[in-house]
Amino acid sequence: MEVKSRAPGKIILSGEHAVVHGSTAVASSIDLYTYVSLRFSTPSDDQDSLKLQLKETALEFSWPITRIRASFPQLSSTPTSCSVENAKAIAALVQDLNIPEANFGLASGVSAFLWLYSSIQGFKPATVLVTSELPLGSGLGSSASFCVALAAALLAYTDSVSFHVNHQGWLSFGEKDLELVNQWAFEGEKIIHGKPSGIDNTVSAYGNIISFKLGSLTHMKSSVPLKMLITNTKVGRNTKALVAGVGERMLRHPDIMAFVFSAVDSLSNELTSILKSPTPDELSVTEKEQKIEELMEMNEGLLQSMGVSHATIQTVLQTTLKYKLASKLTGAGGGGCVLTLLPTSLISAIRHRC
Ligand SMILES: Nc1ncnc2c1ncn2[C@@H]1O[C@H](COP(=O)(O)OP(=O)(O)O)[C@@H](O)[C@H]1O
Ligand SMILES: C[C@@](O)(CCOP(=O)(O)O)CC(=O)O
Ligand SMILES: [Mg+2]
Repeated sequence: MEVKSRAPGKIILSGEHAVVHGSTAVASSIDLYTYVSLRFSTPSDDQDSLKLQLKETALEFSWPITRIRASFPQLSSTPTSCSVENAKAIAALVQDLNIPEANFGLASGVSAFLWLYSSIQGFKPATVLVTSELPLGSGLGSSASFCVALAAALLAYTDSVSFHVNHQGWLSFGEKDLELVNQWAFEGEKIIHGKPSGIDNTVSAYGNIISFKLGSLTHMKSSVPLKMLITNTKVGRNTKALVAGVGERMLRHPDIMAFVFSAVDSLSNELTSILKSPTPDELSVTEKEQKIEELMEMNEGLLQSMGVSHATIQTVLQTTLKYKLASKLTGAGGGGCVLTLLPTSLISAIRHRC
């Protein structure tokens, strides 16, 4: 028997990094997914190992089940953070893989996999295939969608969860089970990010647009048809290091950074109310878009003061500004992706010309 799951990536419209320090942030899922296929071995497979296949990099990792069992003498089946001892055991299991240097960033994803698999499924031989439409390490939440899709596939084989068929024909988790998926995914994100806020796994698990603060989410339905251009600077970076860098700046300048985070909180709250308020006519869509553009510019300035911009991000900002378009980095920054709001008037003008 095989189970297949998928979970979307995301864009952060406002509040990245500050959300780690308790500010509100607003995020939306996007139509790019990570897919996980899980197949337990049958006696005829004669396989006594756990295999992880990563399609994009054509890498395959394998561990004898006896080795995994010996590495984790005691595991809890409820969402639990990886202890220092278990982290050491995982590091040893990952070290032996000799991951090629060019793909070394995958080590944290493989570690999260080992933690989620062993905790949720224990010591059963299986093959897990992961495919992703998301660029890894680019600010579009590949780490969270990987953890959510993985947790969903692993939990689907347990007795405690129930499903319904959603409008796209996928089996969908009920609210309580989705919460369990989200909690496990958060534990995976902790291994990859160090100190995640939980916004990425939450928006990936629940979809649509959410506003998020201190671990709790508010679902939103935007009254503005937001169209965002996503530009990938293709400069690789690592969320864990960037989050740690902001934390260090916070320690060096606590008073200043508290003001910065508080400004981001107000900004995200303003964005939330703009997105939520009813839009009666075309003019108010334009007015709302102008306000959102201004908030994006202000958020970008605040992100620069957190030290997470990059020369390539600045180039995208200057390029889009030439066309009077507002942009901001999305996700952890330091490279990665930049969002540019494409106003309705521009989309209509392009459609008219075509
Ligand atoms: N499909 C995947 N397979 C294995 N690891 C993955 C996958 N997607 C994400 N990861 C892990 O997440 C890391 C990227 O996460 P991160 O630095 O948070 O950037 P982002 O979440 O913006 O893509 C990768 O280096 C890898 O360790
Ligand atoms: C920087 C941060 O706010 C978002 C990171 O997103 P990403 O991993 O760059 O897609 C960190 C977090 O909220 O956990
Ligand atoms: Mg991430």
